[in-house]
Amino acid sequence: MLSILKKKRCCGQEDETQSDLERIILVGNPNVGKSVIFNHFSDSYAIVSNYPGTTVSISKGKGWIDGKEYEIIDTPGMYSLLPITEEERVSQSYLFDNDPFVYVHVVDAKNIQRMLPLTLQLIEAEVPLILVLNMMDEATERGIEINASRLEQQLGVPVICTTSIKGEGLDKLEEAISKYSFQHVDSKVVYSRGIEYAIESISSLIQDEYGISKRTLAQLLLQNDKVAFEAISQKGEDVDAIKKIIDGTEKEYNNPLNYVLTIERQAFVNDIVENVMTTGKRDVTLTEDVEKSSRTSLRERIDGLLIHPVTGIPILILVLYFGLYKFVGGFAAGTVVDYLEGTLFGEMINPWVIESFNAAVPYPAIQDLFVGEYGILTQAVTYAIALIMPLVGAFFIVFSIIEDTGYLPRLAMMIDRAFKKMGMSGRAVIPMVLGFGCSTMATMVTRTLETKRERIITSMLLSLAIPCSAQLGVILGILSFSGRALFIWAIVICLDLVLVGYLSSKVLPGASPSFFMEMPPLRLPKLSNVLIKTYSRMQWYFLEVLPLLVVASVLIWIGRLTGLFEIAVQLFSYPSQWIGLPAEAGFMFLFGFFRRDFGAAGMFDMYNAGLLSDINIVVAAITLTLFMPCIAQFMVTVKERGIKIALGMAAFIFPSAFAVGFVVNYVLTTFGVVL
Ligand SMILES: Nc1nc2c(ncn2[C@@H]2O[C@H](COP(=O)(O)OP(=O)(O)OP(=O)(O)O)[C@@H](O)[C@H]2O)c(=O)[nH]1
Ligand SMILES: [Mg+2]
Repeated sequence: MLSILKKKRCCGQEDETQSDLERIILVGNPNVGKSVIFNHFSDSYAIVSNYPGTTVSISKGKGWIDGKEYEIIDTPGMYSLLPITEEERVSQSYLFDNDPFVYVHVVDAKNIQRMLPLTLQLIEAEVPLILVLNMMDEATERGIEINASRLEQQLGVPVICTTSIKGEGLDKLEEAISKYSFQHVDSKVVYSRGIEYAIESISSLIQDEYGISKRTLAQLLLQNDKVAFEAISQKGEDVDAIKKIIDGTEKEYNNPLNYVLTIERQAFVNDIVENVMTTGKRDVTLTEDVEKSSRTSLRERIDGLLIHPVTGIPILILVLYFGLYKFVGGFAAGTVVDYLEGTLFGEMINPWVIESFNAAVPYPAIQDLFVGEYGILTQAVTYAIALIMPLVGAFFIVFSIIEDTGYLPRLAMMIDRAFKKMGMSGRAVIPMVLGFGCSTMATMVTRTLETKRERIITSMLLSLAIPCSAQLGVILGILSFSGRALFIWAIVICLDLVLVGYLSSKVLPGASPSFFMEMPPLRLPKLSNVLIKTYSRMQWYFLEVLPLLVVASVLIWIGRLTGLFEIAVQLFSYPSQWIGLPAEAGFMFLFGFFRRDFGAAGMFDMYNAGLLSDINIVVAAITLTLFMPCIAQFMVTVKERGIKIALGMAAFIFPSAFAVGFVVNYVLTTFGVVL
């Protein structure tokens, strides 16, 4: 099964390399199964999950279809050619810049009424196109029947029915691709006179060639699309004349042109659907419809329980208790780490490695680099394999199961109101929860959020208060000595998160984001997907973490040879002492600078060595959780938000972590709290 993971580019790695092969580009709304189809055809793997917005950057792979090799490209979901969120923009830019063999537009067969507008837009764009009606199993289950050949006639492009998770219909898709040749198809939509006139006038002004038809480009311009304007300015078109036409058209209509175009296009889609959907209800699973729908089936009843706060919050607590506390904190951080770090590495592997290495290499400095206290083998490799791997692995398993059920969009809906108070919408739940796995990944997922303000607040809270899985595992493991200690840690972190979120929403200008999220059906997780996903995320994680741990070991080694390490530890020992910790805790924060999990590992060592009092443990756990984002996350924040915002965040987070640690230590010691 894992053999399909020949080459991994997942979890947000962007690949800009171009190949000479002909390209097949998968496009479509979010959560329709594009990545499942990508994984079937290509030698690469893209994460598949049951919520909209899983794929936020382009994934590329190669695949053979009927004896010919193609480059296969998976794109983030998009609702329309006019993007709102950043991940939609990533997909849109692909329409401008690429000249593929064919676009495979994947839609959810049970929701064609909502998805065909994009098909009509792609037809208008005059791009080579095959339409895939995926999730036929769920459509059939709901009594929906679609006459695919009639749809094919109406649209003038090939239409293939698939149930991609079972592999059904993919052979037909393969055949359609191998036989495909581009044929011009006329637009299926005729807009009202004013719009058609504007489209024609703008098209006649456009001189150059773009990746899309002039008709589509004109529509994007009419809707004031930023990228379309950049494209025509770069090519020296007559922007002023075009703007004049747009202004005139805007005045003719009472509503924004974006709205007018959408409504008019939808009318054509409704006619088509009327013609091709022979039986069954049209199950449009939009947020507001979920509440209205009658809760007859078991699935719908569970749905209701998850969304209603009275039952939803206890369910959330149960998920956290069993998923995080018992499985990640108890089983992985307790049993597995104790065995791996204490027994396997501590008593068996490392003593043997140290002895053998020292016997083979009789130079103390080199011995120190590889098998010393902070050595590459004795520290970096041990931390990575014995401590971080079980924690991250356990978290990713739990997380993959939760993701595949479709629980996260429900959680998002339930929590939306609380998140609004912090300037975010329920949508931000997904990057925030993903942050418990790895905030670096999660920071990229903030692309799925609608407004810049929401993206900034979410990245900030991710950097500030969301511990990553390894850190969380260690902290839960250590704090499990006392329920009270765990409670204080959780309350302080939550309060800090809410307070900073609330204040940021007051300080940052901009309107509150609206919450609009598709509600995918609840599904039973597929074991193979959970395993492949966990494996691929762990692989990605280790490619990131192990080199950094090795670099840290080497830097510490150089630092100790030159005396700089002592100075750095000394520097960090001051703030450590301010918050009541022993001076040695300085090295824990120094490690935390590299990676959050590395800092947590340092804390784990100090705890094992008996250097921390009960209050020290709580204060250290809080400060480390709130401490700097790790280097990788900082870099991603720079990339996504810009250097100024990233530095601003760091400048706030660093002192505030110690300030909170100071206050907690002060309160706990002054009131003599016993844990
Ligand atoms: N029942 C059923 N589920 C499917 C089918 N195809 C995909 N899925 C499920 O639909 C969900 C979404 O699949 P993805 O491949 O991640 O969808 P995507 O279009 O790549 O989504 P984004 O990356 O968010 O744009 C997953 O839970 C899949 O298991 C299908 O044919 N039938
Ligand atoms: Mg995807």
